[in-house]
Amino acid sequence: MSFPWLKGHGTENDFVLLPDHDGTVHGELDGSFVAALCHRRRGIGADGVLRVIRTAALRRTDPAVESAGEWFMDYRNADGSVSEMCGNGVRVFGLHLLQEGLVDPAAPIVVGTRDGDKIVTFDTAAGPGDALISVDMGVPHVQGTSKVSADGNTWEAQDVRTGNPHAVAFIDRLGDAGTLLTEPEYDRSVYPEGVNIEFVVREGERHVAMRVHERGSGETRSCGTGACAVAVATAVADGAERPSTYRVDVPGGTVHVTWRADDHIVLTGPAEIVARGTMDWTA
Ligand SMILES: N[C@@H](CCC[C@H](N)C(=O)O)C(=O)O
Repeated sequence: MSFPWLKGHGTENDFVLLPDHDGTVHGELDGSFVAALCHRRRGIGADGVLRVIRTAALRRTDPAVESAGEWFMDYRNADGSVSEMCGNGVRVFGLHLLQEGLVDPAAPIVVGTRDGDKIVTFDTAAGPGDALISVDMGVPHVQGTSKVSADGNTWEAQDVRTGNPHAVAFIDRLGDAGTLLTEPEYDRSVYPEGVNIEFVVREGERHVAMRVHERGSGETRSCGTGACAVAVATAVADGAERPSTYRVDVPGGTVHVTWRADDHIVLTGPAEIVARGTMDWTA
């Protein structure tokens, strides 16, 4: 099988993009194929896969998907599992649609996801390669707390849903979470579908830094939904009035998260497409 691919990232949260506009290239995207593509030694290497497919085409194999938009981000984690949403992925996805001329540059870009439609916008003042790309992530849900443990330490973690599940733990030093080579322990009765776990330190007023262990991908250099969950948990802890904007430093760069007066959260940061090719797949 031969198929086109691209590689992109948002603050070093990296993705293989698979253009499959009419669903004729990959059919029902297979989890083991995704895991092989994402493998850092044997594949292209990535934190996840973004299949670029028309909503109407995806509905033929997955009737549960819905979107008012033409294009759907069919997202998979590095282990091949499906997640509802990817905040950095949807920003990379929007950039790709724009660069390939697949959307009207004068109109808001609507991207279908398993967490509903997301609107992607661009800061056109920035130069090529430096574009800041924002996405309206919708309304977050702040729930209870539970415990997470890593490297022999245990912390209280705030449950925040930003399209997918997050447990946000405030810790003294980012190193206290250890290597994160294995999944931190968490309460499976709270998160039966698994969870993304963020470890956060305060850097200053409206400024935090985080590490993340992502469900299905391990420790990554950034997580957009995670940065949003962190900003929301911090704003709740601060008793911050809305609108409020937090700077969130991740190992791969910096994003900003605004919690608007209408309750929606907006994630803003850089993204770029760095490579493309054709794969002759023999596995
Ligand atoms: N890196 C993503 C989140 C990807 C999905 C996550 N691992 C999950 O399983 O929920 C982001 O930028 O939001």
